[in-house]
Amino acid sequence: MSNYFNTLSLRDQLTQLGKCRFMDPTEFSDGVTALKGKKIVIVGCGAQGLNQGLNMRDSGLDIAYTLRDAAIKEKRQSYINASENGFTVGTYEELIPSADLVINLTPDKQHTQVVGAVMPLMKKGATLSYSHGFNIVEEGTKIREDLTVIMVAPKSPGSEVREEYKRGFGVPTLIAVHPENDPEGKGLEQAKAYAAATGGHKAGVLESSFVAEVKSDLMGEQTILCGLLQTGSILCFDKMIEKGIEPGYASKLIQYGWETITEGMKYGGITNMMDRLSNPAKIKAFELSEELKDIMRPLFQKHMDDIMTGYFSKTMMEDWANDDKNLLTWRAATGETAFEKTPAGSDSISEQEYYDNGVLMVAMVRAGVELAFESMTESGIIGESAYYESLHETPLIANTIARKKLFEMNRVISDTAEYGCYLFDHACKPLLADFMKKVDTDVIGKHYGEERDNGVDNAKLIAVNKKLREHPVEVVGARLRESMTAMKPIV
Ligand SMILES: NC(=O)C1=CN([C@@H]2O[C@H](COP(=O)(O)OP(=O)(O)OC[C@H]3O[C@@H](n4cnc5c(N)ncnc54)[C@H](OP(=O)(O)O)[C@@H]3O)[C@@H](O)[C@H]2O)C=CC1
Ligand SMILES: CC(=O)[C@](C)(O)C(=O)O
Ligand SMILES: [Mg+2]
Ligand SMILES: [Mg+2]
Repeated sequence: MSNYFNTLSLRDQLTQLGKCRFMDPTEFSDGVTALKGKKIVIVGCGAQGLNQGLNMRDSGLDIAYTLRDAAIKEKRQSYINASENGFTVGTYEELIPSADLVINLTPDKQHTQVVGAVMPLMKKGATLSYSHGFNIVEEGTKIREDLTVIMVAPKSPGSEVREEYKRGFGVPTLIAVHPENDPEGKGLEQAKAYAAATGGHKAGVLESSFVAEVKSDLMGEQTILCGLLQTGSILCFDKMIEKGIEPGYASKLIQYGWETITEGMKYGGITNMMDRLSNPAKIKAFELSEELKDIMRPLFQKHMDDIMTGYFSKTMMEDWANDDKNLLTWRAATGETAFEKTPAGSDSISEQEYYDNGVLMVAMVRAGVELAFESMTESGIIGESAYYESLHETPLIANTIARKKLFEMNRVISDTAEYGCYLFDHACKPLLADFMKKVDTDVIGKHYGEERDNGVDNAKLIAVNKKLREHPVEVVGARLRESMTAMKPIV
């Protein structure tokens, strides 16, 4: 097998990268009908598997789980996840042959082996589904011609797929039908019904492609969503400790700060997040983020380039072949950081204080979201897709850090995302070393500008506001958020 994307002509690469149609909510008026009464079997019951299955069953679909023999025999966590939630659990041989839809929610590293095991058992004309395009695009796996291949990819960690559904909302979702596998022309209707069953249609669905999803998803997760939140957590915490801020306070400000400040962004874009600062703090955050953008832009572009050429996938698959040596080493090292090892203190921190005392964190979020959006759209990914993958998903990832710091984030996201997060973190920390030397507690840990009045230069404030509001991520975001009528507050 070889990288499918690299076998395409530039014309076809651009066509598939550019496939991105925002679907009108009325297109989901049939709800789950296309899958009602169908036998749906999910392979794997982990972060996505369990949470998608719970939503789909609550939406009225017939869901069962098939796990590898060892998981059943040893009653592993995945077996417990499925059985304790009342689902039927069976072996491949027991459940796959009668399945109309087989949903592969195993780790990307396992896809070739899993698909090789389940595909021979699938009945003629069944459908195989993924939630990430890696196996089809980066590995070039070929699927039996009579099978339909679809993708329903939540732009969210598995835990928040369920949490947003329980709030009566959902998470933005990309759906796709693999052009090489749609023999009966039923793929799109099934993908729509599947997306509706997870609640995705309430947040927004893009009719996309396997190529567009995988290239944007890898970029978002490696940079703004996981990489920069990890780097920012560690650098901001270490700076506060260096400057004498009480460790418990510093830990709490970061652990819950990302969730708080990005919740403001989820509702009203970067503009609203920045507007929550005082005028002097907003100008300071703007200046810091402009500097951060200049420093980090080459790194964001390198990640995008390495994803587009397949170089990232090649290096990650070398680690797969080496028993995940790097992934496991980097995971252990993250657990040893001072931020991870310092419990959040008991200080009460008001919602506004997270903004006032976290100006640097606000600056990092603005810089990261804009850079990720710019790097993606400059490389052929369409703005709506880049928005979901950068701005909207950042608060969903931040929710995981609020639960149990970087440990929880790296546990819930995919191993693929975790690997890319560490790559970015290892490169970004030294890149920001000189920048961080100039940072003091006025922008992280203490209330910015408390000691002076709120006066600012009007011309400068007008210019800052204009720059923030006119960024393309704000323009496309305002349009997409109009359809998020069921969005509920988390903080
Ligand atoms: N995590 C996330 O938030 C997101 C993930 N995705 C995609 O969803 C897919 C699933 O990812 P995720 O939910 O993180 O995966 P997890 O690692 O959380 O869960 C994987 C599941 O697969 C099982 N599994 C592992 N190895 C094998 C194997 N060789 N054969 C059969 N089953 C196996 C595991 O059970 P056991 O080991 O007990 O057998 C576990 O139940 C991936 O394609 C990922 O890219 C997409 C969006 C977000
Ligand atoms: C949660 C999600 O969307 C990620 C980061 O892409 C993943 O876990 O792969
Ligand atoms: Mg993702
Ligand atoms: Mg991913």
